[in-house]
Amino acid sequence: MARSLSWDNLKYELQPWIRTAIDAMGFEIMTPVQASTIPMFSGNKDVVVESVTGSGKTIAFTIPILEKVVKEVLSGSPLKRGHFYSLIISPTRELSKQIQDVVEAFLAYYPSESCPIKSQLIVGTSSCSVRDDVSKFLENAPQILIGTPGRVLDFMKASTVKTSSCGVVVLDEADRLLDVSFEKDVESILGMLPKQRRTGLFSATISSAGNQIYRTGMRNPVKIAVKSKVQNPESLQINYIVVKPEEKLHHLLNIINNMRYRKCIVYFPTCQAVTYFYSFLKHLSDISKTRDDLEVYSLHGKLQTNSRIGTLAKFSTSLNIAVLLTTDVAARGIDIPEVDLVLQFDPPTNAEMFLHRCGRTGRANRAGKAITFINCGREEDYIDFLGVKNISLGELEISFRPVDELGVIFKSWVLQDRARFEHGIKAYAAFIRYYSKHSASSIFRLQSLDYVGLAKLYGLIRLPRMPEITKYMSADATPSEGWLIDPPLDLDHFSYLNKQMERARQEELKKTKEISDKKKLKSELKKKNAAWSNKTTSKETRKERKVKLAEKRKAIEQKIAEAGSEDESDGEEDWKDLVRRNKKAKTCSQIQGDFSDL
Ligand SMILES: Nc1ncnc2c1ncn2[C@@H]1O[C@H](COP(=O)(O)OP(=O)(O)OP(=O)(O)O)[C@@H](O)[C@H]1O
Repeated sequence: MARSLSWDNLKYELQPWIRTAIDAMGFEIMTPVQASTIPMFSGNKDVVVESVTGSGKTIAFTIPILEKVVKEVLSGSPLKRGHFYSLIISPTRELSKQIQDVVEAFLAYYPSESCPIKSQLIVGTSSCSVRDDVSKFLENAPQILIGTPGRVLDFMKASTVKTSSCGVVVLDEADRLLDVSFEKDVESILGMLPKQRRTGLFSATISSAGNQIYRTGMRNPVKIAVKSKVQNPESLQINYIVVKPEEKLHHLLNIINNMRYRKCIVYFPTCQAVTYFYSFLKHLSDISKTRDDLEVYSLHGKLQTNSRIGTLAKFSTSLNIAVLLTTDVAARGIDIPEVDLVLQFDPPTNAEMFLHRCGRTGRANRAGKAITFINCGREEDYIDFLGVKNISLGELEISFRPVDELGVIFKSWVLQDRARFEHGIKAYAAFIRYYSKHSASSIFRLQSLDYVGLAKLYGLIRLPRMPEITKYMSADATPSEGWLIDPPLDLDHFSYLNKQMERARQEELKKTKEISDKKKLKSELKKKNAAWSNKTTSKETRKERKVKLAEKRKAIEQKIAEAGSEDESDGEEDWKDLVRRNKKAKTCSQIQGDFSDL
C-alpha cells in the first residue's frame, strides 16, 4: 500500500463514523486527488480541483462537506427553520441523484440518534413542483442540498428558504456549470449565498473554464491538479475506427454483437438519433438479429426525469450484457463501475466532452476501452487535433464486414411506417445542425459532409430539401429528384401505421387536393417543407440580415474611431480582432448554449 495515500496519513483525523463508512465501502487507500483535496477543503480553503475522470472527486468533496456539516450540527446551535448548511450543484439530474446516493451511503454510518443529518435532491421532475420541494424541505429540515442550477435557483427564490447559513458550496463539473448555458443561474445562486463561505470547483476539464472560475467569488483558491502525461486515465484505452457513414450501423452491430464486454454506452449526437436507432435495434432484437442475451436501453434529455433516473438504475443494476444508447446528457460524471466499453457513433462537439464520454469507462483503475467512429476524409484530422490536446488514440483496423441483410431489413422497417420515414429525416436534419456546431469547425465542415452516405445511414429513401444540401452538393452528385431508391415512392400512398395519424394525414391530403389555386398550393407546400430546417433563404430575410450586418459594422468602426486609433494598420487589426472575437463569442454560445438536441 502506498504509505502516503493511506487514510491514516491525512493531516487530521477523520470522524470515526466517516472512517467506518470508508472501510465498509472497501476503499483501502485514498486516490491522489482525495489525498490532496480533503485536507485543504476540510480546512479553510477554497479549492479548484482538476483530475482525470473516475479518479474519485465525488468523495474528495463529500467527506469535507460531511465534516463541516457535522461540526455545525454538534456546535450546539440548532439549524433554524428554512436554513441549510451546504449545497452541491451539478449539471444533470442523473449526476445530482448519483451524488446524493454517495452522500447517503456515508450517512448510513452516521450515529444519528441525537440529530440526524439529511440530504435533499432539488431537481426538476414532472411529479414534484418547486413548491413541493420547499414543503418537503421545511418538513424534513435537511442540512445538505444537491441539485441542478435552474431548479435550485427557483427553490432558493422561495421566501421561506433561507440561504444565510450555507457555509460550503460545491460546483461539480464546474466548467460545464460556468459555460453560457448555466452561468447566469449559477451566478445568481452564488450571489444569494453568504460571502464568507467555502467554495469548491471540481472537474476533469476545469482548465476549459478559464477565467470564469474567478466569477464564483472564491477567495485565494488553492488549485489542485492531479496530472499525468495524458489527459485520460491510464487504465483507459482509446481507439478510433475510420468508417464510411453508410457502414457505421454495420460496425456498431458487429461491435455490440461480437466484442467482449459487460456494459457498453453508445453516444449518439442527438436525441433524435438515439430514439431512431433505439427503435430499429429493438426491431432487430425482435427478429433476432442481435444477441438474445443483450438488453438495450435508451436515455436522453427529452425524457421525463423519473424515466431517465429509472433507466439509468436499470442499466446499472442489470445482470445481463447491457447497452445504453444515449447523448451527452449522460457524458459527465455518471459512474457505473461495470461499464467497460464506450462507443462514440460520432465525435462530440468539443474535446472536453470527448474526454468525459470516454471517461465513463476505465474508472478507478479498472480497465476500459473507448472506441470512436471517424468518418473517412477530412474528419481523420481530428486524431491529430486531439493529439495536440494530449489525448492519444490508436487506430483499430477492423475490416468492414456487412451484417447479413441489414440494408434490406432497415429499408423494409422504414417503409412499413411513414412515421419512421419522418423520424429518419428529423434525425438526419438534427445531425446536420449538430455538425454545424463543432468547435473544431475547420475539421467538421458542412461542405465536406457525405450527404448521401449519411442519408443511407439514417435509412432515408429520399434526400430532404435542406439549404445545406442545395448549397454544398453539386447537381451531378445529387440523385435524381433526391431519390435514393429505384423506383421512387408515391409519397401520397405512404401511410402511417398509427390509425389516428393516418386519418389526419388523409384529411390533410384531401384538403391540399382541393386547393385549386396553384399559387396557394405552392405556398402551402412550401410551409410544410420549411419544417426540416430552421434556415431560411428567402430574399426578405437575407436583405434584413445585410442591413443588420452593415449597422453592426458601422457601430464597431465608430467604437474604434472613438478609441482614437492613430495608426491605420492598428485600426485594421482592431477591426479584424473585434469581428473575430464577435464571431468566436457567437460560435461559443452556439456550441455550448444550445443543448436542446441532447
Ligand atoms: N479511494 C478510493 N478507492 C477506490 N475506489 C474509489 C475511491 N474513491 C472513489 N472510488 C471509486 O471510484 C469511482 C469513480 O469515482 P468518482 O465518480 O468520484 O470519479 P470522478 O473523479 O468524479 O469522475 P468524473 O470526472 O467522471 O465525474 C467510483 O466508483 C468510486 O466508488
